[in-house]
Amino acid sequence: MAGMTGKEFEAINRRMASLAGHLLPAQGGAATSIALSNCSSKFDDTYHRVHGEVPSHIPQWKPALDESGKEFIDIIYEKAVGEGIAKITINRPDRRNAFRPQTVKELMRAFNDARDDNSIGVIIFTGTGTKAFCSGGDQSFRGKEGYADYDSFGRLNVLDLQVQIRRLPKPVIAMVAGYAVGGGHVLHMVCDITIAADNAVFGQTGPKVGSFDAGFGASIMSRLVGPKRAREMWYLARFYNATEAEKMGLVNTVVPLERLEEETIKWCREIMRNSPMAIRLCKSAVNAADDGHLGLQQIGGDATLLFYGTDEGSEGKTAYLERRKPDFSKFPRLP
Ligand SMILES: CC(C)(COP(=O)(O)OP(=O)(O)OC[C@H]1O[C@@H](n2cnc3c(N)ncnc32)[C@H](O)[C@@H]1OP(=O)(O)O)[C@@H](O)C(=O)NCCC(=O)NCCSC(=O)c1cc(O)c2ccccc2c1O
Repeated sequence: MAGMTGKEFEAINRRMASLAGHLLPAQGGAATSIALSNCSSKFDDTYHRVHGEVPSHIPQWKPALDESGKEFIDIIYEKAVGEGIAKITINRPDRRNAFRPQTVKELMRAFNDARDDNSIGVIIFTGTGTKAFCSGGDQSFRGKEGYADYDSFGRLNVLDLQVQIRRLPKPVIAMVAGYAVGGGHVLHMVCDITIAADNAVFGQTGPKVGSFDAGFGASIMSRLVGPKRAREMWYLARFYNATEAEKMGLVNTVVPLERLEEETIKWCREIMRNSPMAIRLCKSAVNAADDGHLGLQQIGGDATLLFYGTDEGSEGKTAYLERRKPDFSKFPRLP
C-alpha cells in the first residue's frame, strides 16, 4: 500500500466492496431476504427523496362483482377504494378454505374481472381467517372423475385457474396465513409473489390422500426449490414452517401475522408506483422460457401490443384502410 495515492486507495476500496456484494449468496438465507424485503425505505437517494415512503395503512375495501352481476358464494371479491388493488379471498374457513368446483369457478370469474379492469394493477389472493390460505381440493367432493358439486360429472378445474393466474398480465400476490397445503400450496406457487405470515405452513399432501399434481405442482415447484427439494416435498409430503419455506425460496418474505395485510399492501403500493407495461413485460419475460410455446405467445403478444401503439404499426393499418401503399421508408432500420 506504500506509495499509493488517496484516489488509488479509494478505487481499491470500491472494488473490494463491489466484490463483497457479488459474493453474497444468490438465494435464500433469512438474513439476506429480511434485508431485501425492507429495502424500500432504507435509502437516502434521489428516488426515495422524490417518492417518499410507501404508505402502509389498510385501504378501504369495497365489495366487487364481475360483469354477470351474480353474487359470489364461496369467495369474497373486493377492490381498494382509490387504489389499483383487488383482493380475492377464498371464503370457506370451516373447511380450511378447501376449494370445490364452485369455488374455482368463482375465483376464475373474479380473476377475469380484475384482469379486464384497467384501473387494477395488482391482485392479492388469500383465504379468510388466520388458519388457512387454502387446504386444496375439498375431499368430500372428490369422485372418480375429479371434484363434483352441482354437476353430475367431476372436474379438475383448478388446473385452469393455475394457468389463468400464470398468464394474467398483472402481478398476483399470495397473502398466506396458516396452511397452504395440497392444491392450496400449488395455488400460492403459481402466484408471482408470496408474502407469508409467521404462522404459515406449506406442503403437499397429495401422496397421503391418493392424489398428485404432476403439472405446475411439480414443474413450477422444481423451478422454485430445485429438483431434490421438490422430490422431497412430493415423496415425503412433509409440512414446512414459514422460515423453512423462505429458506427454500418458496416465499418472498415472512412477517408477523398481525402485520400480514399491512406488509402485503405495501408491496402492492410499491408495484403500483411502477410502469404497468414494464411490469407486464417482466412477468411474461420471467415465465417465457418455462412456459414454452405459451410463454413465447404471451411475450410475443406483448410485443405486438406495444407495436400497435407506434407510428410504424399504425402506418400499415392506415394505408390499408386508405387503399394506398404503406410508406415504411420513414421508419429507421435500427441496428
Ligand atoms: C389443512 C389441515 C392440515 C388443517 O388441519 P387442522 O387440524 O388445523 O384442521 P382440521 O383437519 O380439523 O380441518 C378443519 C375442518 O376442515 C376440513 N378440511 C380441511 N381441509 C379439507 C379438505 N382439503 N377437504 C375437505 N375438508 C377439509 C376438515 O375435515 C375439518 O372438518 P370438520 O367437519 O371435521 O370440522 C388439514 O385439514 C388437512 O390436512 N387437510 C387436507 C389437506 C388435503 O389433503 N388436501 C387435498 C390435497 S389433493 C388436492 O388438493 C388436489 C386438488 C386438485 O384440484 C387437483 C387437480 C389436479 C391434480 C391434483 C389435484 C390435487 O392434488
